[in-house]
Amino acid sequence: MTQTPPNRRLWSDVTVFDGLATLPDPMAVIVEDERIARLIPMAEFSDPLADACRDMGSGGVMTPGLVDCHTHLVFGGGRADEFEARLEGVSYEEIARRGGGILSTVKATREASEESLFRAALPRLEAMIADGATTVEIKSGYGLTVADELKMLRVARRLGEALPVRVVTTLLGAHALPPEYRDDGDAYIDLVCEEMIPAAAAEGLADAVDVFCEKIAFSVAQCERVFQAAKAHGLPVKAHAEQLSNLGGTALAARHGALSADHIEYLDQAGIDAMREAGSVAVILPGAFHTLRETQQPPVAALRQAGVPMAVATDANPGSSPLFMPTLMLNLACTLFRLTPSEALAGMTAHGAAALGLTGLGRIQEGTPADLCVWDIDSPAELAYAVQPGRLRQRVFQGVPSHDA
Ligand SMILES: N=CN[C@@H](CCC(=O)O)C(=O)O
Ligand SMILES: [Zn+2]
Repeated sequence: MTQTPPNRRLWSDVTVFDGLATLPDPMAVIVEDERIARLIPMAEFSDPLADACRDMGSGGVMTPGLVDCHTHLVFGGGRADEFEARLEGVSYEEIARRGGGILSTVKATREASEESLFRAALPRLEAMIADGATTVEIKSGYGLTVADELKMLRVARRLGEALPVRVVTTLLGAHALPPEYRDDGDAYIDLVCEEMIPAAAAEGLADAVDVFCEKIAFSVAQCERVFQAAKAHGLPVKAHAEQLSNLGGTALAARHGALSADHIEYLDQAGIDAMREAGSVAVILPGAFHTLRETQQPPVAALRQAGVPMAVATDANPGSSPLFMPTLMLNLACTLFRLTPSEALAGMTAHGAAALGLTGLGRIQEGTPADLCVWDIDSPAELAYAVQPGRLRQRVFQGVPSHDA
């Protein structure tokens, strides 16, 4: 009897959501090493093919591994007190103006050692993995000194080495104005451009550079300087933009070829047109919208009409979105923003990967990386319909199933 190669695995009779749409027929999926080798409709599948594979089971729904393209998973402390203050009517912006909000997490993150940040972030990332994430972006932005931003990015890299998940890192030095620069935002931007970005680039710690373009953060002109510095160091850019007001940060980001503009509740048609021309991804973050009890909806219908790809992410962070469950975002994207379940799922697979510049990831196609989830459900829409942990039967990262058969 011939020995089945252990690196060739077969899932049969699965309903496949390929990252953009659900395939019409039940499929056989063969993974060889780290890649998807064959996708065959069951009607065309033959026994000899099955005999050459390890049987990984049949039935269920297969999706690409979930891609959470916007998180702030590494942070010190917590902000439950602000949650309570907001329930009593104090706004997110008011808390920020009083020196709380992001800056209260900055204080706790600066005080924390690299080791304690790592230990605190580990269970957050484990929770995301247990919910189907195979790629997670992690931003800095709570350090706001060169040393503390690099410390956060090092923790993010370490998390990716410690757990079976692809971690993509983003330098978000221009997240908030630290207290020591309170009266001189431009001087802080000098630090970001002249020291932080070069240091992160030199150490290979950042895969992209992000900014927060908002009245309570940085102006369009300041963000532009950050983008120019990022470009000079060969790093792609993205932006938190149009979250609380319409400053034009998205159009600026698009002019700089941004991978994505994120939040975008206040985005206007000019911004949408700029994104379409630049090929930027619109990252919608229903967790922050929900937590901050916002009322301004992102322009989903206009983005759809313009053909701008929409990604969906958790924005997991201690303030505006203390929600560490990617599948919950599928539900919220539908209930709050009226995405279809298929759009929401594409937003956390193919389009989430595009928002990170990872072409080919987040798809189930012959030749793409084998990052997969098999769910105990009957149709992909059920993932967005019910918020129900425990449905992930199998998670495959780089061809290796979490519970190898
Ligand atoms: N909008 C700016 N930054 C984060 C919030 C971080 C925080 O409140 O700590 C966000 O994406 O929502
Ligand atoms: Zn964010």
